[in-house]
Amino acid sequence: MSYFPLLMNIDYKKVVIVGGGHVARQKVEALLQTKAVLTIISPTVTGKLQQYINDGLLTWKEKEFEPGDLDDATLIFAVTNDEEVNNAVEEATQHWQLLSRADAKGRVDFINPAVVRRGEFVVTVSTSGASPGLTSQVKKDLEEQFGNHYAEYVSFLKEARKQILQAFTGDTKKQLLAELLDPQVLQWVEQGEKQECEAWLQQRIGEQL
Ligand SMILES: C[C@@]1(CC(=O)O)C2=NC(=C\c3[nH]c(c(CCC(=O)O)c3CC(=O)O)Cc3[nH]c(c(CC(=O)O)c3CCC(=O)O)/C=C3\N/C(=C\2)[C@@H](CCC(=O)O)[C@]3(C)CC(=O)O)/[C@H]1CCC(=O)O
Ligand SMILES: NC(=O)c1ccc[n+]([C@@H]2O[C@H](COP(=O)([O-])OP(=O)(O)OC[C@H]3O[C@@H](n4cnc5c(N)ncnc54)[C@H](O)[C@@H]3O)[C@@H](O)[C@H]2O)c1
Repeated sequence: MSYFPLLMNIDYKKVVIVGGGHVARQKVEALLQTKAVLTIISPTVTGKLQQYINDGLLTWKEKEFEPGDLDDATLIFAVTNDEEVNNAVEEATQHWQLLSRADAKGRVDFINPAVVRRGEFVVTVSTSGASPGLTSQVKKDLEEQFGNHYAEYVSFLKEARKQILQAFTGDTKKQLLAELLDPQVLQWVEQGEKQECEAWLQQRIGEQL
């Protein structure tokens, strides 16, 4: 299967998760990084999910799945341990709604990649469903390769890029944007020397003005 990868804005959209086990917890933790409005449909939930519910982060309907539970949902996760229930969720899903089945059976509108998040820096991995175990392993490598300092690094790049776009056009703009990716900048961030980055940026901008 050749999937189309994308990063979706699902803020304020309704997302329904059918099932409250470990896989539901995994999906919820990924979804909690957004401002989507989450509802779990399940007779039981794990301890961690119960905590999120107590903290008011999502709504729990403590019941077995019924088709009406999907009303107005943009994304639907069928993550129960019962294939018949997942089939019923699939049957109740309208053509305009997007369905993910944790058992990878039947209709598959999307699958979930592993995600490494460092602020606005996001790396995703998938094997298109071939080997979730490999996906998980590669994610661990990426977590090491892209440490927490990438959040600050990308935040600096964003601000610097904004300044460059405001002040320059054409070749100068292109040249400065390319220079911004000098590995020295990343090294300064990693070493906690953010002021060096700022000074370097202001000097480079000053030289071109
Ligand atoms: C990435 C991640 C994100 C997430 O869960 O959101 C994710 N699976 C993760 C881990 C993982 N899942 C499984 C293992 C055990 C090892 C193994 O089986 O290989 C491990 C490893 C572990 O836990 O370390 C078992 C498993 N997974 C699926 C099935 C059904 C089937 O294949 O038939 C079964 C068998 C169930 C059974 O035994 O019956 C199906 C899917 N799992 C996917 C995603 C989608 C394709 C991803 C891709 O393209 O690679 C897809 C198709 C659907 C979907 O769920 O979207 C998450 C890593 C999170 C992280 O590390 O942060
Ligand atoms: N995608 C993945 O990463 C991945 C990994 C492991 C397993 N799986 C698949 O996901 C399924 C779920 O795994 P799990 O570990 O979360 O299982 P689990 O047993 O921990 O949880 C299953 C949940 O489904 C709920 N449920 C059962 N019947 C229901 C109904 N009628 N209506 C609503 N909820 C109902 C249960 O109450 C429970 O909360 C597995 O059976 C497997 O097919 C996927």
